[in-house]
Amino acid sequence: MHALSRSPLSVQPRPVPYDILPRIHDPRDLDGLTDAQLEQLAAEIRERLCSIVSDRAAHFASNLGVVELAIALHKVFDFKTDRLIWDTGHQIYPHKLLTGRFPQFETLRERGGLMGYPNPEESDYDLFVTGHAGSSVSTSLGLKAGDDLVHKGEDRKSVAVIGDGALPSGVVFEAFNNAAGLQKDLLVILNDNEMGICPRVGGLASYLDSARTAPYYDGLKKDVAWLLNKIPVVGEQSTKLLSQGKDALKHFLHGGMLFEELGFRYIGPVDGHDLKTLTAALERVKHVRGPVLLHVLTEKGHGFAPAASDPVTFHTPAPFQRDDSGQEVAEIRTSSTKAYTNYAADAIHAALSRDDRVAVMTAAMCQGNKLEKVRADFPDRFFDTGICEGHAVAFAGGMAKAGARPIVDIYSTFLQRSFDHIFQEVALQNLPVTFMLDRAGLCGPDGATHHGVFDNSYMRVFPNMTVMAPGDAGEIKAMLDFSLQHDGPCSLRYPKTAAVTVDRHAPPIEHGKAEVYENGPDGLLIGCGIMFPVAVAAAEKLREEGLDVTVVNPRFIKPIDMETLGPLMDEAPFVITAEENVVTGGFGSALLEAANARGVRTDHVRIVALPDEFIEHGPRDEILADFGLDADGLRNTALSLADRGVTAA
Ligand SMILES: Cc1ncc(C[n+]2csc(CCOP(=O)(O)OP(=O)(O)O)c2C)c(N)n1
Ligand SMILES: CC(=O)[C@@H](O)[C@H](O)COP(=O)(O)O
Ligand SMILES: [Mg+2]
Repeated sequence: MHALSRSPLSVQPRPVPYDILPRIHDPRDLDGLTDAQLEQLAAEIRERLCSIVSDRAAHFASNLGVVELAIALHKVFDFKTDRLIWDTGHQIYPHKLLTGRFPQFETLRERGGLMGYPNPEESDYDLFVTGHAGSSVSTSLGLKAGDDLVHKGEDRKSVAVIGDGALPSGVVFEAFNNAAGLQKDLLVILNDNEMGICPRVGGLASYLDSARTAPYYDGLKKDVAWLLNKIPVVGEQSTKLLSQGKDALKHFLHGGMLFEELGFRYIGPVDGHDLKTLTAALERVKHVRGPVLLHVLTEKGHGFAPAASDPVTFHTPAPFQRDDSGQEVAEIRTSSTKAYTNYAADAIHAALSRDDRVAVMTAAMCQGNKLEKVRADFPDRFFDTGICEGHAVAFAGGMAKAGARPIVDIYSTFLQRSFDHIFQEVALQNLPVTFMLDRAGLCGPDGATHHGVFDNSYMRVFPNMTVMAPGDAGEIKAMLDFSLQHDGPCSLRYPKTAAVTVDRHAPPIEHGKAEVYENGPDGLLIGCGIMFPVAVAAAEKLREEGLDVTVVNPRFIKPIDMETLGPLMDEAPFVITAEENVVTGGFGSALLEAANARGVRTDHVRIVALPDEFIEHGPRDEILADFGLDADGLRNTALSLADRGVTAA
């Protein structure tokens, strides 16, 4: 039920008044349209994007920017057999609208509805479920190599569309290197909108800044005469350049030299909002042999002025209303509730204020990590690596070796990219790097690619690592401060939701020490991390049923406090562990391993966790409740283990 599933959609679409868009059931329906109709179609797609985000949070500015590109691609190629990968996949909405999903679009990012990312279960035009950046060039190259093996003689095209934010990911250059070596026919379209979620950073950003303004260059035209005609200088300078050779001349003439030197033919830059130009450029590269990079300039938020002028806010805006002109934002409904991420950012700010050895790194998620104030106040100790999580971790290892105290602030799901660097550059060296895993747990409408539900399992496998889960908002700062004075790597995790504080006198954080919140003889509830307040609420419900249970906030997933937990487990009639992580290898597993090693009884332990499945998108609270990870669910599990039968909550 919770695996990614092809319809039936459980949410009914609402009809909306459009003219051309409803008639596009398949990209081939574009074939009969005039230029004017295609322009009209682009406007209708933009209207549809504007209306969908007025009632739900969804990726917006990136999608507004690729409307013409999506139309041109589907016009020129036939992706029934040709291959198309949108890097990351957050800009997939126009593609969805052009590939038969207009009728279901109202269900986007709702539970049971369309995913906000590519999903092969929805359409044969989506090849991979993605949401993580940077892998498009590799998979497109793999598709081409696979097609050459399996579909011999068919000459299927393979196209990757990659943003300038995703471009610096190391894996992209691994793929470039491989593609040039293989000399496969591969079209990489660089969608350059001068932005990631935040403004792009680093050396490649500066390179692209100059490439944008360079004159148009066509790497398919190799004759020097053509190049000479493009020379914007005369006389001595051009003679000098010519005497230095063809490469010096080309470098002067165009911005794509880097890609040409990597073995790609470079064409561009071209205007990504001019449908005719784009279509002509794609027609031109369609039959070219070998790897080609087409540099397309777009504007993030194009066509909706507020989004174009503030693409950071409008990357995934909260629902908002347009005014009568259809352009201005009348209201953005933002939440005033403090999220766990705010507590984390405040704790990081305080740590940097206190100790000038402390530094923080984010991998292109300054806004999501709410680190803007840290960036402004500590520019020398704030590092945005771009979408380069592996590098960020190895970089932190280097800083720690030099005596600094780096904090790696990365979403749980994206830190998966760094697994080997956590192992080699941090854990193996026993270096004091602190990992703050934001968005740990279910991520709601982003779905399977973004749920951070594996880190309790993957962080605890390495020796030397201390793995923590704050039981409430207050423990984020306490654990960060503990970690910064601990001699070795530490991690702590917190979810994407409003913060909860459990009112109590919490004991200080001590390495490997759990907190016993309350004692009762009738059972033991161990609520790991965010499940601690849920266990407290469940215990309250159980009291109404006449059961007094012990509630523990374990704080540490590694090392596990068996000194405290062992005797409690031996005495309790039943034990429930609860965690917002997959059941495989998480806190519950760790407890069973530790209990087994110590000869502590385990036959009465029930692990309540997320299943060993990929979980679809949907409201976090609903999905947690489905898996018994809410107060009623824990109460019911306890009642059934206590042999009391479950009554309606
Ligand atoms: C591995 C990974 N890290 C971080 C992210 C979060 N993220 C999603 S989109 C994005 C910016 C992408 O910029 P770009 O590729 O230029 O696309 P644009 O939105 O500008 O079209 C980031 C950082 C991600 N999806 N995957
Ligand atoms: C595409 C992508 O990965 C991000 O845009 C992601 O959706 C951000 O999630 P948050 O809204 O939780 O920061
Ligand atoms: Mg971009």
